[in-house]
Amino acid sequence: MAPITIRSVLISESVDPRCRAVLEENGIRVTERPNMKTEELMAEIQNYDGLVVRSATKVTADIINATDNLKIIGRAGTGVDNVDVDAATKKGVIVMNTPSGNTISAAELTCIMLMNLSRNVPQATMSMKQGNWDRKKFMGSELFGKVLGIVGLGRIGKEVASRMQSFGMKTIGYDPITPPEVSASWGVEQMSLEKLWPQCDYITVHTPLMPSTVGLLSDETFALCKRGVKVVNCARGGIIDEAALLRALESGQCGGAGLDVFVEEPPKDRSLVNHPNVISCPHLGASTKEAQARCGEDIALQIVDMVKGKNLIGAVSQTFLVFAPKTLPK
Ligand SMILES: NC(=O)C1=CN([C@@H]2O[C@H](COP(=O)(O)OP(=O)(O)OC[C@H]3O[C@@H](n4cnc5c(N)ncnc54)[C@H](O)[C@@H]3O)[C@@H](O)[C@H]2O)C=CC1
Ligand SMILES: O=C(O)C(=O)COP(=O)(O)O
Repeated sequence: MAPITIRSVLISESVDPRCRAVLEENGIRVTERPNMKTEELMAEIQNYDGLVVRSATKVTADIINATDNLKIIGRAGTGVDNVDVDAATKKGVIVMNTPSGNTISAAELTCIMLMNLSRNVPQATMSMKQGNWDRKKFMGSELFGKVLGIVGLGRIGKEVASRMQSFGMKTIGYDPITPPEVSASWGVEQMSLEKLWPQCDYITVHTPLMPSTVGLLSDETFALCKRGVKVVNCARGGIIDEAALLRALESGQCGGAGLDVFVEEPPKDRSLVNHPNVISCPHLGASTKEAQARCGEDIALQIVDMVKGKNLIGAVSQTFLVFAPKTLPK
């Protein structure tokens, strides 16, 4: 791959200090300016060859087209749905992410959500803090012997499966790309979604956000589920339709939800967050010291490799360039 010149990088969110350190060690000037408004970013971006973001910066076509200087957008994390990859590709701007740096953290948070949904620990904690001792209200159910449906059997889905199998859960799943014999080797039986929905006691989604995954769980699909099914979304807001989820929670068709992500972050409408059977986090899946250290360092090293003209696809394991979200390699 031909080397490209990157003299300056703007970091527009809170990224691990290793990112800045690695870039500066390699002679790249770094500016950190978190919490910029869109108009500020559009003006500021003119002065840089590279931009490093997490999930909060919306790198729209307007921002990409506001400058001819930008050569690279580095996503210190997995999902690139906050970057207009098509606009970047048209403009010849490289988009890269760090797809494995936060896998374990996101998988662990998913498992924590599943466990808390089974035993109501967050609700019981709140009740205790209010001075109560309510043992009856928080009767739970064992995970042992229950069926977990995993929609999206990529990096995170696989790690969730092995962890929940150790609790004695039966893991079934669906993925249009991961071959059934591959997921079977990790103990996940694949089947069509129509077959999967009615079998699950718990469902967790681990797909990217794309047109084909918006509303994977909807009024129609909730109706096919077991009454009282519990659902987790630590992937992206909108994969579980939020209005349909609220209706399912209110009718009892859904018995509980663990939500780390929302269509709008932070969500202005708090109906879901305030529902007694919902436990939630402010997009914390990747918010561990370990994940942030890996993602921050990885994205900086990838940018440096680019400057040195290394062919990233072959030279650095776990690294790839994103040119079109629908063709992400594993
Ligand atoms: N809450 C958080 O902080 C975090 C959230 N994420 C989200 O989790 C998503 C998944 O991450 P990874 O597992 O690392 O990605 P991955 O690319 O390894 O796996 C995604 C899987 O989804 C599958 N898929 C695509 N369309 C599907 C569909 N219609 N139905 C079922 N499966 C489908 C793909 O074939 C792939 O196997 C990311 O795209 C990101 O949005 C990732 C990290 C942290
Ligand atoms: O990596 C991802 O896809 C995430 O959702 C994590 O987002 P963050 O980097 O914590 O803003």
